[in-house]
Amino acid sequence: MKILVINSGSSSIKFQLLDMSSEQVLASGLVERIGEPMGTVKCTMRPGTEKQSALKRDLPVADHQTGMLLAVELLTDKAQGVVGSRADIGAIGHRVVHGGERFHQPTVIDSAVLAAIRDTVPLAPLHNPANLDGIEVALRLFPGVLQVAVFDTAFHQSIPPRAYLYALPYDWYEHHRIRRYGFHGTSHKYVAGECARLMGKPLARCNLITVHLGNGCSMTAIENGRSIDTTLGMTPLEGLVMGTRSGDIDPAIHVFLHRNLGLDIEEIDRLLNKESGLKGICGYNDMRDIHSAVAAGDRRAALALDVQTYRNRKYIGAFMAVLGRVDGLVFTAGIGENDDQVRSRSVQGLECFGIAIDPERNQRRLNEPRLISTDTSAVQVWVIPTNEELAIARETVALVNPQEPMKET
Ligand SMILES: Nc1ncnc2c1ncn2[C@@H]1O[C@H](COP(=O)(O)OP(=O)(O)O)[C@@H](O)[C@H]1O
Ligand SMILES: CC(=O)OP(=O)(O)O
Ligand SMILES: [Mg+2]
Repeated sequence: MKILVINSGSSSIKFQLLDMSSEQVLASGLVERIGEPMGTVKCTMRPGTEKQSALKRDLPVADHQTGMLLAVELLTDKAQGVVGSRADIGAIGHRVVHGGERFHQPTVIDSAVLAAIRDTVPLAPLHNPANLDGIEVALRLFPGVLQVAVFDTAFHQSIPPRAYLYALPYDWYEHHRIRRYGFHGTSHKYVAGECARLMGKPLARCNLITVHLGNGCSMTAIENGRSIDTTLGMTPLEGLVMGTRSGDIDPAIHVFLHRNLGLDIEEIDRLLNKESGLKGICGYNDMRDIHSAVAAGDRRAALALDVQTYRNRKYIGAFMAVLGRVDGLVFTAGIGENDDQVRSRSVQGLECFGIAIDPERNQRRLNEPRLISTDTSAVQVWVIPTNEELAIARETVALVNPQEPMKET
């Protein structure tokens, strides 16, 4: 069965088409700059094979519906396309960032589910409206095709109250559901499963710390295979230092900015989400640019790197205290998979806690899971490429064919 996976953002749609009989990626693409005067649609067909080819169109993409239609046009392209028509797509899996407290599992989308996702918009105003746009367009374009929502928050629904409750008036939780939800759950769950498999131990008996460092960054404490704490909070703003998001700050800074600088709440929200994090400190949000700047003597870039890796180390220590025994520490996502310096600095000085990485193993550049700790490190340290699309496709297939047990990773 062919599964289309859609990750719809505010100005972009990432998509992948997978053949789930072999778990092969048939096509992987991106629609960018939706709603701007000029946009792009690009798609790589049969990536990683001898038959790999690419299609790209630069043209205005007015809205998500246009974007999705253009994506389908490339997928069904007469010369290079990977499917004959829309009818060849068996089911669609959607990434949905916020599932609130209601969704503990991937869920088949119907009108009630759509309404419940709409109810969570106040909790994720930057992400969920775009996810909903993607779902609504796909429902219109693919009538009768089963569509599944896979939630970033679902894996974290096992977090106990002591870790999800903020020390705020309790009725804010009761009446407004203000609490930690956590995100990137599909990624944390996927790499945890891979790590357990590689360590040769059932996931249900593994204690892990998974560190997802991409544009958004988060860390999860996993006890016996279940998430028991994570750094992102009610929204994807808390915790680690991200590309443009602040992570932890003193909440009184909001009040200071309002009273002393006259900023209104919309502006503060924008600044903390889009102009803070690595970008706020040094002007660059891409870690590759930061390394180039450091090499050229840019002290702010060096400081940004220092602040981010210090925060990582602080949370690794905190989650070791939370878990007691840790079997594996996993780095994943764009920075976690590629950046040996960030990895080594994030565990620097933690040898006394049983974490020791081997510099030569750490520096190897391979796009595959690999152990980077020394043979005597009490905690195994792994680099494991995440694959949220494959995880979403697997969850979707499991709901389409509930009788077939899902392939465990
Ligand atoms: N070779 C690399 N070295 C260091 N950082 C990298 C490298 N490649 C990608 N990155 C970082 O990964 C980030 C994107 O991570 P990714 O997981 O793809 O993000 P997202 O899925 O959230 O868009 C980039 O902003 C960049 O900082
Ligand atoms: C929820 C979140 O932070 O997602 P992303 O990293 O894709 O922005
Ligand atoms: Mg990502």
